[in-house]
Amino acid sequence: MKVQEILQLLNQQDAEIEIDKSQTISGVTDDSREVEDGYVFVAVRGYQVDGHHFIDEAIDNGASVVISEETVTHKNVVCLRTINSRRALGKIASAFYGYPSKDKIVIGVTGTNGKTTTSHMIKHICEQNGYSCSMFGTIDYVVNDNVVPGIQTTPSAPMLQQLLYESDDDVVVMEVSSHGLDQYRLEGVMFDFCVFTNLYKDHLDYHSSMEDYFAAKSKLFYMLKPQGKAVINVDDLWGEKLSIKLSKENIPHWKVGHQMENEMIIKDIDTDHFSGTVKVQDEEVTIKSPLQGAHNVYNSLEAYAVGRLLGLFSPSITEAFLSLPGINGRFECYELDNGATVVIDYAHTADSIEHVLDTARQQGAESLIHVFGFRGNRDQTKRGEMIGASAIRSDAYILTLDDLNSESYEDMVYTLEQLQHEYGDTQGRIIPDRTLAIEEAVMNSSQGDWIIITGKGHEPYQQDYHYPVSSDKETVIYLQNKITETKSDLMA
Ligand SMILES: CC(=O)N[C@H]1[C@@H](OP(=O)(O)OP(=O)(O)OC[C@H]2O[C@@H](n3ccc(=O)[nH]c3=O)[C@H](O)[C@@H]2O)O[C@H](CO)[C@@H](O)[C@@H]1O[C@H](C)C(=O)N[C@@H](C)C(=O)N[C@H](CCC(=O)O)C(=O)O
Ligand SMILES: Nc1ncnc2c1ncn2[C@@H]1O[C@H](COP(=O)(O)OP(=O)(O)OP(=O)(O)O)[C@@H](O)[C@H]1O
Repeated sequence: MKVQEILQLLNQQDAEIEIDKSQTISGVTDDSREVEDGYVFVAVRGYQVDGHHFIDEAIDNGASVVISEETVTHKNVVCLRTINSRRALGKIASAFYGYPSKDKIVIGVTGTNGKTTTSHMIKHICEQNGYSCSMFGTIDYVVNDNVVPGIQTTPSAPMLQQLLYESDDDVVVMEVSSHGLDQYRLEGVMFDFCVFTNLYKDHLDYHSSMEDYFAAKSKLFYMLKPQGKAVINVDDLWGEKLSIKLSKENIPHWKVGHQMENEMIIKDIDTDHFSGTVKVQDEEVTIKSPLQGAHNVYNSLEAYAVGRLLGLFSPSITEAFLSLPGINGRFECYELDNGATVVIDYAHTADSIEHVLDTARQQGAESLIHVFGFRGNRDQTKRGEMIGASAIRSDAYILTLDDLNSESYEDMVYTLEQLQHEYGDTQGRIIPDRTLAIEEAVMNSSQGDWIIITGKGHEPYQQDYHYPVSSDKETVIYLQNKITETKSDLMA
């Protein structure tokens, strides 16, 4: 990529610069610490710090072009001003890597809940039907069968474009977060198919209202390729709104839901067998969800719809579901020796807690014990409703710690006490240490009980707890072994 192209991208062809416009750019970043010789550095005004403060450092590290929202002049460096640095970063990154999304089948999945699950299902359907598939999401990024570590659901624009460029796979499926859309991390990505799962109260620490959150999510559906198509769950109120909006603008989409005018009409959801019967193009098909829960039936139906839009044969999609391995931290079940069942799940909104507890009840739970907490420094508006959802559906719940992030232990314990006082009831109590809270639930369980541990799912713990373990899964295994050892000591 040449400097000349950057001028064109930013509509600054006429900019008077003394530097050779034909010089080659060697990389693009918004982080001064990553800059090397010949890089473009884009100064972004952040939520923590202002990237404009690092322009000198970027130049010292070798930047030959600086893009900023302020006027900057520097000898020997091309300095260009833009009104939106984050957007410029996305544009330049996609051009730098040669617009890699245009030559692949790219599928984006957005919504509050179900992105990871639906993406895994789509990947599996593709692979079972002979397509190789990359996937970028909350659990990890998989490219050419290699796992690439990542910290965000939707990576930064330069990383996303680099991953797309490096992918030799036929299909790329990616989870698309509202933060990613709002921050232009997806600028320049062109999608073949986009999926909308649902919208619930979440991330209102970042978005000013549900309307604002919805507007950010909606942006994805304007990034379809000319022949592209969306799949929308119109049984969700916000999904219905989105469909109306897209219809007005002639953006093609398949509506999935119970209404007769939908392209995929849901005839029946069988909550006992976790299957959905739908009518598509005059054909009736029953799709069995590989994961428990009515919510996972919805995820399966949307993944099925994508399979159909990809042109796959219906039986080969339904068959693919049968071999889907579980998804880390999504309704992951363990049987304890005492006959109780433990479920580890990533639910962290009120609605997903409802889904998970309802599913356990439908599966025959005689007594439900729910263990959960709240992320420090994240959306506080959903916490009361999460306790309410648990109090209504569980027989007992234990409030405990989730990641503190930068909140202090004392502040979070105080918050738990206040929330329990305001929204809780007598079946709830507080055990701050997460491993001791799980132990309490396990030790008091017996045959027919279900212990539901939510919030962390696949993620490792951020802080140390009483027992030397680093995830909910490890805690459950540790406690099970401890019980077994105690029993054998008693028998010896
Ligand atoms: C709240 C939020 O979204 N923050 C994002 C934002 O960070 P920020 O604005 O706070 O960045 P900052 O630290 O102030 O730095 C500003 C600029 O200065 C630059 N800088 C900084 C220091 C330095 O020495 N040199 C330098 O150049 C930084 O590279 C940056 O460009 O811009 C950064 C660069 O693009 C993102 O990495 C960062 O995502 C953080 C890490 C994050 O995790 N955000 C979460 C909320 C998020 O995005 N989550 C969604 C999933 C949500 C869900 O559905 O659950 C996701 O897609 O992961
Ligand atoms: N379609 C759905 N509707 C409601 N809840 C769901 C749905 N699918 C999954 N869930 C719940 O949400 C949790 C997270 O699911 P998943 O990881 O698939 O969603 P996500 O959108 O990727 O979440 P995140 O953005 O937090 O990574 C699950 O563990 C489950 O409790």
